[in-house]
Amino acid sequence: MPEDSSCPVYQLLDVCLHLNNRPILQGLNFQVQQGERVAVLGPSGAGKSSLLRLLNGSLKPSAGEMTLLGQPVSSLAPRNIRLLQRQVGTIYQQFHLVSALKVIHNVNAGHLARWPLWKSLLSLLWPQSLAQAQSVLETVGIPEHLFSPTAQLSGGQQQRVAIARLLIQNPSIILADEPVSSLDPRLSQDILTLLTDLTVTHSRTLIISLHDVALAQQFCNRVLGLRQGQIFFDCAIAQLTPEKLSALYATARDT
Ligand SMILES: Nc1ncnc2c1ncn2[C@@H]1O[C@H](COP(=O)(O)OP(=O)(O)OP(=O)(O)O)[C@@H](O)[C@H]1O
Repeated sequence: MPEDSSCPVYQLLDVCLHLNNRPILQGLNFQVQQGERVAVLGPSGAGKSSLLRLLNGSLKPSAGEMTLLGQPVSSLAPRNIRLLQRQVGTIYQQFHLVSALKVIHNVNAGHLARWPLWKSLLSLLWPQSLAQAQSVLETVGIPEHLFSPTAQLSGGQQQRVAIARLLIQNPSIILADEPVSSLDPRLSQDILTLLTDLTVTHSRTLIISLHDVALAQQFCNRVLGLRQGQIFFDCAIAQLTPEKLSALYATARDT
């Protein structure tokens, strides 16, 4: 599928999302350009995870128009959506790894969208692409764990495995849904440093939901404030003021 490097990575025009007949996201209008690092902030239930699921194609807009790499998501055939989705890699707070498998298999899961079924099955018995898996584990700092049982790794190490899987997929867009919420402050710094390095060195785009405003200020250059399913503000990180933050997190009682 041709990609136009001059077009925005995402363009949302009046996008709404309904789930089970409930409005979850409403009237979203924004663009994201290649190479931006966008933090999504907002109170619990504001719709941050739903927005990321919309952006990775797991959910479709109920109304409005969303383009991904210049392609209109709503009107694409399922096969073309799957091709486009390969450009989007997502990591999660809970890592989404198969803990019963060894690290190599979780890393190789990054190949699944491209490998034929026979190769995926064969790899469970005789792991394929060992050198590539070893190389990405070196990049994320845990080369010694290629054959470790995933369940025996710490939370920080499991998030590194999830990032290694992402590197195998080699997406141009990285979405991260509260990727450090279950990690201690030092590990959070390490993981976000790794993620932003991988974003910057390969001109990838990063969109990351966070609860920690200081981390957003340290690692991102733009911030979307989401409140009750709507964009409350959209600004450069340097323009994020205490007043904007207080209003974003104000409870109904405060307003
Ligand atoms: N499948 C669903 N059906 C109906 N409502 C849903 C569904 N999934 C999420 N919601 C609702 O959508 C709203 C937004 O949820 P979402 O998880 O996107 O918020 P969030 O900002 O990521 O919250 P948190 O910070 O607590 O993770 C919530 O009110 C939630 O209950």
